[in-house]
Amino acid sequence: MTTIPTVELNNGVHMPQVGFGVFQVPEDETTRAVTTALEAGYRSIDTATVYGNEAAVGRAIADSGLARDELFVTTKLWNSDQGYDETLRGFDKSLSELGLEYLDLYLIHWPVPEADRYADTWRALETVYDDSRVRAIGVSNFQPHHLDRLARESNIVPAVNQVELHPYLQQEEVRAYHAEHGIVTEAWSPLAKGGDLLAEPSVKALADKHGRTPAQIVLRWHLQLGNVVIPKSVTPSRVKENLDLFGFELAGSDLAELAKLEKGLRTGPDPDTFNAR
Ligand SMILES: NC(=O)C1=CN([C@@H]2O[C@H](COP(=O)(O)OP(=O)(O)OC[C@H]3O[C@@H](n4cnc5c(N)ncnc54)[C@H](OP(=O)(O)O)[C@@H]3O)[C@@H](O)[C@H]2O)C=CC1
Ligand SMILES: O=C(O)C(=O)[C@@H](O)[C@H](O)C(=O)CO
Repeated sequence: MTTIPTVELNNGVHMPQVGFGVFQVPEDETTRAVTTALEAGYRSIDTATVYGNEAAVGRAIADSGLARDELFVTTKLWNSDQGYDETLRGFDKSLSELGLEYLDLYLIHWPVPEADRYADTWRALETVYDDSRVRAIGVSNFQPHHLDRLARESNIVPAVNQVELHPYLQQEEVRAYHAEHGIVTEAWSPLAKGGDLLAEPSVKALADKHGRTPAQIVLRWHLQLGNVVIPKSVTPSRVKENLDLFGFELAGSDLAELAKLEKGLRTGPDPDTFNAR
């Protein structure tokens, strides 16, 4: 079985560098997909309240027979549940859906600037952390200016910021902020949703050079940058492929080729204007 490297978070907790994402996996397919991932060797699962599949993730975990401390489970508070009291309730609901006693990582899903409640929401995450109901707390889709505000108004530095990141959107400024403040960068849509990026001539050329697939080249690029990745797939062969990243290394010149793909392309919403609730 593959040994997955971990990154150390700012509170000493270790998080697997490769996890399995379940966005847009329908509830009735999620248990099977997560079971496939756990059998392939994944130990970290990324879900969210808004995905509507926390209970199905929980069933796969319960059925796996794996010890709880072998797993790393992340979920995220949805935008409509922001606010101190609402967050405490949202956290309880997620734990109950997942059928777990504690979470490994709990994230604020989006800053939602219009609501202006993310600082209060963060204080509720600090409360559940202080109560030892979650091993680490973090955010998602926060820009440096959102993180600056948390730093001014709260006590705990987020352990993780989960942001859209792939060779088309390399997030240099966000990654530099994270490096300076000890925040782990977690890349969502690490394959840019598996579309054009995997057909890029330079990605295909590197795949040929290393005898790997385009997806493995992109995921390996992330790992060498120090990112945590959470690729999603409901295709069992791809689930395995996306974890088979440790028998090769990209050269500096390979990384430089991939860096040329930057084009500021978001496949998802812009955190400064996304206010859905
Ligand atoms: N915090 C946030 O706001 C967000 C978080 N996320 C998280 O990030 C995770 C991953 O992001 P996601 O948007 O799903 O996108 P990904 O970049 O992981 O791409 C998933 C797509 O790529 C395809 N794919 C997967 N592996 C391969 C492969 N080896 N070769 C070719 N195609 C492949 C999948 O197809 P198929 O399944 O058919 O195999 C699917 O269509 C999500 O599941 C979620 O957990 C995502 C969006 C926003
Ligand atoms: O997948 C997620 O985690 C998201 O937050 C996104 O799906 C987001 O809600 C979106 O893309 C809405 O259009």
